[in-house]
Order: sequence, then C-alpha cells, then structure tokens
Amino acid sequence: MTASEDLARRVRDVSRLTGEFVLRSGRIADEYFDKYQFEADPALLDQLAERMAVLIPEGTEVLAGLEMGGIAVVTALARHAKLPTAFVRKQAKQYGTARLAEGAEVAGRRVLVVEDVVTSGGQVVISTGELRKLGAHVDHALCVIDRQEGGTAALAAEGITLRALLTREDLS
Ligand SMILES: O=P(O)(O)OC[C@H]1O[C@H](OP(=O)(O)OP(=O)(O)O)[C@H](O)[C@@H]1O
Ligand SMILES: O=C(O)c1cc(=O)[nH]c(=O)[nH]1
Repeated sequence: MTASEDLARRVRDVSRLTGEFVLRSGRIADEYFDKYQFEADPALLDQLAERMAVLIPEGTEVLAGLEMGGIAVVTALARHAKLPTAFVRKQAKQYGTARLAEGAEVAGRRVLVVEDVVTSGGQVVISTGELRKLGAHVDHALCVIDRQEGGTAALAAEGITLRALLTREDLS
C-alpha cells in the first residue's frame, strides 16, 4: 500500500458513514464523509495539510477557509504553506467588525479558497462570489475530498479550477 493509499484508507476509516443523509445542496446521499472526524485527529489533519500544501497554485497570496469545516483545514494548511489566512463566514458578522472574511486582507490579492468536502460546488461558488465582491482574485479552490458530483464543472463555469487531495473514488 502506498502512502497515499494509506492516508485515503485512514480518512475513510474515520469519516465514512453510510445511511441516508441530506446534503447541503438538498441532494440525498447514501454515503457521507464526516469531515469533523478527520479534522479532530491532529496527526491525520496535519498529514492531509502537508500533502495539500504541494497542491497550492503558484502565486497564491492568501488561503481562505470556508466556515465551518474549511476553517480547521485552512489553519492546518497555513502551517505548511506559511501563507496568510482568511476565515470566511457564511454570513457577515452582525456586530463588531461586521466582517465576512476574517483575518488576512483579501482585497486585491490572489486568494485560494480552501474547503473540506465539495459535492455540487455550490458553497464554493457562493463564497467565491462574496470574496470577489470584496475585491479578491479567486481562480482556484482546493479541497480535501471531491465527491465527484459535478463540483468541478460548476466551479469551472465560474472560472474556478478545483484541485482535490482525495476523490470519492479514492475513498471507495
Ligand atoms: O459542494 P456543496 O454541494 O456546496 O457541498 C459541500 C458543502 O457542504 C458542506 O458544508 P456544510 O453545510 O455541512 O457546512 P459546515 O462546514 O458548516 O459543517 C461542506 O463542508 C461544503 O461546504
Ligand atoms: O454535500 C454535503 O453537504 C456533504 C457531503 C459530505 O460527504 N460531507 C459533508 O460534510 N457534507
């Protein structure tokens, strides 16, 4: 077994659930990857981040992790990439700084969107639209798991290239 296969096996062992699940997109699935299970294991999360770091497109200036599962991933990734990091809310905070993107400034910078799981690509498309409104240049997204259910095409239609550490096929 290669190191990549071993990592995929560990992710599958801790996170793969079967049953009936309603997804963010409203789709119904019989398989679900509970990202919080691999994010809650610091050694596993660090190994995932180390391997994701080599997938970061050249020229990236800021890593932007999406609430909520993408926040742990981006924080681990930043330790390897040594890049400034933004934490992107689903809704701007209603008080205080009232920010949607916390942390590093995104305006005018080349931003990589970092996500845990991509299914339809809907959340990445929404958050990318919001980051672009803030002045970010977003051409790429990077995720831990691509469920291979149309995300790549949906993102491509918005000018975003998706890179994934693992696919659903790797986890089957
Ligand atoms: O590609 P999509 O069809 O948009 O689906 C994937 C999205 O759904 C999940 O988020 P969830 O709503 O479970 O949010 P959480 O990270 O806040 O738990 C996942 O973390 C992605 O953000
Ligand atoms: O599409 C989703 O909502 C989704 C799928 C999945 O496997 N894991 C997850 O956290 N969300």
